[in-house]
Amino acid sequence: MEAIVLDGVSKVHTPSWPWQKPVQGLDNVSFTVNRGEIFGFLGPNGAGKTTTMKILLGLMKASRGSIRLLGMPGDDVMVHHRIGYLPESPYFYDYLTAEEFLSFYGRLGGMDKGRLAGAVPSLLERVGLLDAQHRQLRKFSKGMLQRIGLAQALIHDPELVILDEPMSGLDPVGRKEVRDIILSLRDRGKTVFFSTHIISDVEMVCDRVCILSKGKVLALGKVEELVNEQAQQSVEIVSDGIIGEDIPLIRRVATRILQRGDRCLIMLPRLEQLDEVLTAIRQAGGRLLSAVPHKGNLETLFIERTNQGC
Ligand SMILES: Nc1ncnc2c1ncn2[C@@H]1O[C@H](COP(=O)(O)OP(=O)(O)OP(=O)(O)O)[C@@H](O)[C@H]1O
Repeated sequence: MEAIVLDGVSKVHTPSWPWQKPVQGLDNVSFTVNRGEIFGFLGPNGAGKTTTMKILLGLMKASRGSIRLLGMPGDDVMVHHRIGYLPESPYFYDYLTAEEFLSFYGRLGGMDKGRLAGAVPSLLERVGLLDAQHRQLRKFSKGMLQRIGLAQALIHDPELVILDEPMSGLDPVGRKEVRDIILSLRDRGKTVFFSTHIISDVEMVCDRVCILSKGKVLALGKVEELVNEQAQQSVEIVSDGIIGEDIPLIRRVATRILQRGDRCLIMLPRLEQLDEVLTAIRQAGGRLLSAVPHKGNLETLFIERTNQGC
């Protein structure tokens, strides 16, 4: 069953002043997130990630389209008790201790004292903050704040966790800790939907990914499938005896030409272009040294798709 269904969601931000133009924040966005999966929501700055999350959480209204969360209509208030949310820039009550902060959010989520007494220390331990439970948040480092923010989203044991840029501003150790927490949530059967522009984090933890740019879905699917699809397309050729830039066909189709003496490396975005390029190389008196299908990665796909979406 699906944890999130977005169907044809569009958002036009209406301007505050009559002389300002409306901004199309989202344009016909549709995707589903299955229960129990980690779903990465990837996009450059201004792609519409936060807008989507706000619409999911009922903090902003869509101009068009519909959403369902955990099998219920998105505007059903009851479903929000089953969701945890970490905003991009969470507000922290500086003078509360970690324990007080979590208890406060737990009470907001409808938890009683008995449940809180068990949940707060065990969650602090899970996010590695048990030693700091009596410390005020104003004395926390950026990484510790991110972890307490994550704990706040998890205190009421939600089925679906929505995290806006959970790794932002963290060092590699902090990012790994957050990734481990996300993985442990999946082990406990939870669904995690998180936005990021850190591609390696998506590659490491996500089951599926949606790439968004300028409010539109550019790619959607399993990370390996998207990468393999791309890997079948591109090919790296090394040839000698030619100046790549002098051959019009190569100039036209190659995404990269590197020349060292008379040796030339040519990157083709599509395998189907290989035959005609090899013919052109031979006709110019060149010799093929190697032709290797390029192993794709999410970063290349991301850059390619977001450039095409411009
Ligand atoms: N309230 C608003 N009024 C007008 N425009 C808005 C509003 N909120 C967002 N936008 C615009 O909508 C687009 C998407 O913004 P959004 O914050 O959702 O992007 P994002 O993918 O979360 O970006 P980032 O990674 O920088 O946080 C941007 O062009 C932004 O300027």
